[in-house]
Amino acid sequence: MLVKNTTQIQLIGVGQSFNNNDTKVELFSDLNLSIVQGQSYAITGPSGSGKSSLLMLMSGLEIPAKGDIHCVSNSKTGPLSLLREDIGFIFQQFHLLPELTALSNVALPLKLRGNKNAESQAKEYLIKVGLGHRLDHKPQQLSGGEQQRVAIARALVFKPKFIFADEPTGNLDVNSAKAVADILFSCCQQNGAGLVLVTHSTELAARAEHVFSLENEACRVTQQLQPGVA
Ligand SMILES: Nc1ncnc2c1ncn2[C@@H]1O[C@H](COP(=O)(O)OP(=O)(O)OP(=O)(O)O)[C@@H](O)[C@H]1O
Repeated sequence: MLVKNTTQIQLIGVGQSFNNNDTKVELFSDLNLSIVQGQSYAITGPSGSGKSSLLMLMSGLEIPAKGDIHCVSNSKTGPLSLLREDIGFIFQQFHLLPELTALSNVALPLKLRGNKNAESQAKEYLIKVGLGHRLDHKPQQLSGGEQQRVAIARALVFKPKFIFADEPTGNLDVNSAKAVADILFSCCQQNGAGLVLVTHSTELAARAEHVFSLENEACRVTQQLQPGVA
């Protein structure tokens, strides 16, 4: 169900290709997709099929070779750049700042937005991801799963409308991957954020409400019958 005033990202006739050493690599040529705030999406497909490239396009980090990507909010259509402040990212390698504590890493996006309560809100999010006892630890003092939970808190703390995650559990053992996925899906659900994740894991993809499967230079869109959101 589409909730009133939700924002959408729409891709219309989108194609992406690269010229690498005189060889044209065509990833996809005519994608028509919508990403709706509050819903969850997995991008799957074989290695090299263009999953990360599609994520980059949807989040506005790259521009398509062909087609149009825009956002629709309050029935008004505008450029994707309008969402720049409303997008959070999570990467396989965490990308935390090594010199900063967990608390300072999570507070940073709030401070950059001029928020006077940055540290107390960051603390609240670290407690939410189960790291209230690790506020003063630096990334290298935390396990991979703990670092990814810090990255989730950092991505969600400023309440973005969309979260884009590239292989968010790809570096983690089975138990940590499940714990991180539980937290990621439940935090996005609580915040009403749209979640788009790239994954090779069929278990993780099965938890999303919709799957974009990049196979044979096409994109098959599947709506899962029973959303497995934790
Ligand atoms: N910035 C770029 N410049 C040139 N070529 C690129 C660029 N980004 C991606 N490619 C090409 O697109 C192909 C697909 O890359 P992409 O990372 O999107 O695939 P993927 O499905 O995410 O792969 P994997 O599962 O192995 O991470 C690559 O093989 C590469 O040839």
